[in-house]
Amino acid sequence: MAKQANLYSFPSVKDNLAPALRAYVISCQEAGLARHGVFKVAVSGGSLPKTLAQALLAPPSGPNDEVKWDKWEIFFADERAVPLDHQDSNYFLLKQELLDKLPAGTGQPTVHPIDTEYLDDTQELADQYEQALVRSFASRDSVKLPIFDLLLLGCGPDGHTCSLFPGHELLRETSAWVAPIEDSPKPPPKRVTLTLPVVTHAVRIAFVATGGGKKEIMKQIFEEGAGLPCALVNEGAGERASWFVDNDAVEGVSYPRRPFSL
Ligand SMILES: O=C1O[C@H](COP(=O)(O)O)[C@@H](O)[C@H](O)[C@H]1O
Repeated sequence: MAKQANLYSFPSVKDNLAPALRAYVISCQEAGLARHGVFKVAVSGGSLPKTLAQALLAPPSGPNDEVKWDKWEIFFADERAVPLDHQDSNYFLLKQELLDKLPAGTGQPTVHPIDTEYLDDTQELADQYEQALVRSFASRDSVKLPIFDLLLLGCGPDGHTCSLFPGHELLRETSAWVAPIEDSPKPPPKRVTLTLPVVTHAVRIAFVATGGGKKEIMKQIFEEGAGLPCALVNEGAGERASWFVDNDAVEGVSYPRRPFSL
């Protein structure tokens, strides 16, 4: 039987989840660097950047605990069609929570925001972002899908991830790497998102979900599946998907937790 997604649950975000997430990200970083000399990662917005900052801005505990920022290439798993300094922008959020707080003297990551010249045309916005992936991952002709070293994803209270929403036709997209959405049920309505095949083909996928507000949807994802976007990622990625959650988010959820180890 195919191995299933890993569920790691921790009593405290700051004291347990964040250090484990850091260790996981660094191990993915080292694997990416060994593979191709860079670390290609895509990140979500929402509550994720804050937890990510807790994990990655902590001082290193030793020589094997270094975040090699200058080797990171950061893409966005989804983005809202708004200017980069807008409160709704996932780029703005990541910048505020993490990028602006990198310690002085640290090498800077290469960050790939959307091209805001195309905000009025979400199809073009998505196509342009796909072209950024093509440039980074080599041509679309030679690469069937971009394979990220790591995706760092959130899970909305309705089971959405990236801007892939429950029941939406975008879940059936098989060709595009990046797709537009103009009717997101969560505002703002206009966005672009990585598609499901790109998400499920990443080398590693880490979901972060915290707080009691997520427990009902976590039950549905892990006990029923029910075609929810997060469950589809679990099904497609199997053991390559790992969930970093606090105990509140999975209270009462029947699914085997694993002790965290690399
Ligand atoms: O709209 C979005 O929501 C999801 C989930 O957000 P959260 O606050 O519940 O963690 C997020 O992952 C996505 O990037 C964002 O655009």
